Amino acid sequence: MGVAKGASPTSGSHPLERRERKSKGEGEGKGCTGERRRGSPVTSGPDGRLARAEAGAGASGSEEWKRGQARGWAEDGETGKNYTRSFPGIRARISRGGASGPITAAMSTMCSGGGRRMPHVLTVAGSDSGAGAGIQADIKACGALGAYCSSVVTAVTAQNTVGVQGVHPIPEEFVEEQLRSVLEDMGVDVVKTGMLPSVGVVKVLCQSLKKFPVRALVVDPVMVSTSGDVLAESSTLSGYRDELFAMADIVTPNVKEASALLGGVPLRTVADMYSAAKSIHNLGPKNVLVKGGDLPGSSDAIDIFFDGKKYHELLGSRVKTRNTHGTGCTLASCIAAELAKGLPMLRAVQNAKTFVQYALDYSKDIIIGNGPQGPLDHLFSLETHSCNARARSFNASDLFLYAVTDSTMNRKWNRSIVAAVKASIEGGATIIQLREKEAETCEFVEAATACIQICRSSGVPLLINDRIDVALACDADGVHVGQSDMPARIARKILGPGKIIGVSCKTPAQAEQAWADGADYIGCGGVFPTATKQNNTTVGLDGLKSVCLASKLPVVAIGGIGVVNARSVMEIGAPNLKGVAVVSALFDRECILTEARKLRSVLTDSISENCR
Ligand SMILES: Nc1ncnc2c1ncn2[C@@H]1O[C@H](COP(=O)(O)OP(=O)(O)O)[C@@H](O)[C@H]1O
Ligand SMILES: Cc1ncc(COP(=O)(O)O)c(N)n1
Repeated sequence: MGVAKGASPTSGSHPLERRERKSKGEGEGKGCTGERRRGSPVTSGPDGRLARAEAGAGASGSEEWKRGQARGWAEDGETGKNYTRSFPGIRARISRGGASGPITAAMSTMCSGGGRRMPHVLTVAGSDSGAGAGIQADIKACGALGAYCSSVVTAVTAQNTVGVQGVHPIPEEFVEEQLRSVLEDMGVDVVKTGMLPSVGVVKVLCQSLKKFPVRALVVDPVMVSTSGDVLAESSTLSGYRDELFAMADIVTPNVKEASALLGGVPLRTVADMYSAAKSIHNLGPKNVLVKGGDLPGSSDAIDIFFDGKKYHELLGSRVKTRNTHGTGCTLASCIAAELAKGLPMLRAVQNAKTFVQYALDYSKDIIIGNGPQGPLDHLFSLETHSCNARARSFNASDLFLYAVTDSTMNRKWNRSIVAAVKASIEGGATIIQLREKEAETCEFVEAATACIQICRSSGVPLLINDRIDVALACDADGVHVGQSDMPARIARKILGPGKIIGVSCKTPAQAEQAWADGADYIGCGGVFPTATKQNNTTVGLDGLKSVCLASKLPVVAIGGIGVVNARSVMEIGAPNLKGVAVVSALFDRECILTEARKLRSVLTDSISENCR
């Protein structure tokens, strides 16, 4: 294999070469069949408590791995939801910036009554002395998203913004020892891999994961740094293909890595990325994300996600910056952190992409080092909070199926707000707004507090219509205001940077104002006539389109939208139209859950067709 470009004299007897000499017979007499040194392999169950795996033999290790997989990450996210339910308050705690030390698996058993577990990612990767990529990026990214991150170091690199000057792999036996130390004790939820310098390390990792199963495995198949320096022996590819991919919940190659994994097929276009995602999926992972940060000549940053059945094109606007070192490591770590928090896969990937986009944008002007590739500031959100600037926690894809409650309809169908919210989430609503125009304040706060519990455990944001006091009282995720309600700029002052604010807009001028006032999204409508809001002029599909084209913010369409016309709305051809908001189509129906499912499937079909 090649060595890192410009390797320094210290790497003269190149450690990667030394590894090659040692690697004969690697994988023999170790791993699954090896003696356990301390205690039994320990895994944590979906309820966060410990389960003991059988020590030793490869066969039982594999069985345990399969069982771990079975109780782990279902693609539909159901298991993830259950898991989140076991740790109520995680979202709330994170948003308050609470910190705690690591709670070990053993401790979490001991204090299952009163203690709390943190979502835990273990990164198995190389150290980057410049701290832009590798272990250092992983720890920062997980920390920024509220996950605890432990680390198994596979190699130490001498690296800066110019490139990689030296690589010093850690002996396989010691990688194994680190893995054992963390996995048998610390209750890891998700393992994320980065630089695995040799096929021997890949094997050691596979064996360790069979002994100590985790809920999910995120594999970033790092081969070459952005600076063009080699970070893994080429034989590592066979380790990925032969064993690790089959265990992976997601694999995240960039275009060069995807090409290498597929024997050198060139990837020049988005269409090439689609077919690469499919071919890599055939190598065994449950999901594939082909990252297009380095796609030549692309004006957008497009990634292709494939779950074996459906493709999703994840679109980001390309940030013009030299500070792109470590984006891939960051993305994979964010996916791992979101999975550890209990999110289903697609949502974890979307959130991770949003995080990288914001981090790139925030860091675009920072100056660290003199070379061509600078690092990101992963902890940008801490700074924005401390400067009282705008925190960027809003995810526009949450607008996809926006359920707005209505007390009159709930009374008509004899159900509580809580029951209505629960059913809409179960049916697939991605954000909830409580619009209770006539409720008594005390009753409203009580209902909103109960709804918050449900929303938090499902990872669905909850906004309050108009009543900023109620939003504050129940620590809702934000508010939605109309043109005659509290102006968005004042709502922003009261609520601070961390809350979501949406504004109803009918015209491009109102959309411009909402953006200037610090809103996160706009709701545009009524698109069609509706009985829900009296004296409400409709804007029609043309009006919606002109507001979308003028808006710098993401848009959700509202007003008379339901199963029969949702597709026509989504097909107006505005990239910032992120979804539809519905009232009567859900809440003035006998079965909210069934209607939500129908709507969700219409919306999903309309966007996946638009993607192709
Ligand atoms: N300049 C950029 N602007 C916006 N997003 C980017 C940019 N460069 C990379 N990304 C995004 O960062 C993530 C990491 O991608 P990439 O840079 O291709 O990975 P790697 O670091 O492994 O080469 C992807 O989601 C990609 O779309
Ligand atoms: C230790 C280590 N791990 C991963 C990367 C890849 O990051 P990038 O592609 O941004 O150079 C790196 N340069 N160093």
